[in-house]
Amino acid sequence: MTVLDTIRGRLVVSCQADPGEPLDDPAHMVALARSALRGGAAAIRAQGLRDLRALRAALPGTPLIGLVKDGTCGVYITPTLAHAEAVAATGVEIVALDGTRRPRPDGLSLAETVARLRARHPDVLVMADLAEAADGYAAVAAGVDLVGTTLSGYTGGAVPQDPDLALIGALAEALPVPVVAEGRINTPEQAAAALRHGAHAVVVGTAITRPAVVTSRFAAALVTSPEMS
Ligand SMILES: CC(=O)N[C@H](C=O)[C@@H](O)[C@H](O)[C@H](O)COP(=O)(O)O
Repeated sequence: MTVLDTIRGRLVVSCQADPGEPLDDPAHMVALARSALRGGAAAIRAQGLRDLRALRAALPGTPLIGLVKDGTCGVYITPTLAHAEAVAATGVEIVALDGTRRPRPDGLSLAETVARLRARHPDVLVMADLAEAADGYAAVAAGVDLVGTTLSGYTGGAVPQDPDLALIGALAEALPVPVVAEGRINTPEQAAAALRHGAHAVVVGTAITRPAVVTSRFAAALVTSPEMS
């Protein structure tokens, strides 16, 4: 069975911690990933070479989607060919990279990045993290294997609250490659809705693996609760 078959219709759990967060430790990421797999995840998405190496060693049979974040704005998800090659070298099955049409910091096009990555790592699949539908056509033309809605809502303006189900549907209808739903999928119902909109798989991060954020949502609800007044 191919990796894409393994994740079809399934949940992928993103295990990431920002620098300095209490969970920012590869051992914690491995424990989160093991918990996610126990709960029914089919694959893990993770960030950073240190965490990817730890996850690869601990979970040899689990499909991994790997990326490196460099910064927090602009093109920061696996922004250059060098980042992509370093991610591939950790042994992940899928390298996720920025798949928007914005200029990349190393001056390469997405097509050049994909071609050069494949030349060195012929077995790795390339996932393009997109922000809008037009990115999808360009990413497919550049030769990516799958796309994700990861960057929808994160390229300017206020970040919406809900997942971009419309983009999931539009990409799934238009593109000949699998579309992974990712970004602000915070409930099981939203995950199921993403599949109904045509997603091949659903990535959930924050709602499962960022307890500080999840806690803050509960805490904020109590502060604003009418029962308090
Ligand atoms: C925009 C961006 O940088 N997204 C990152 C991509 O890997 C992660 O910070 C997200 O947690 C991930 O996409 C999962 O999304 P959510 O945490 O909303 O379920």
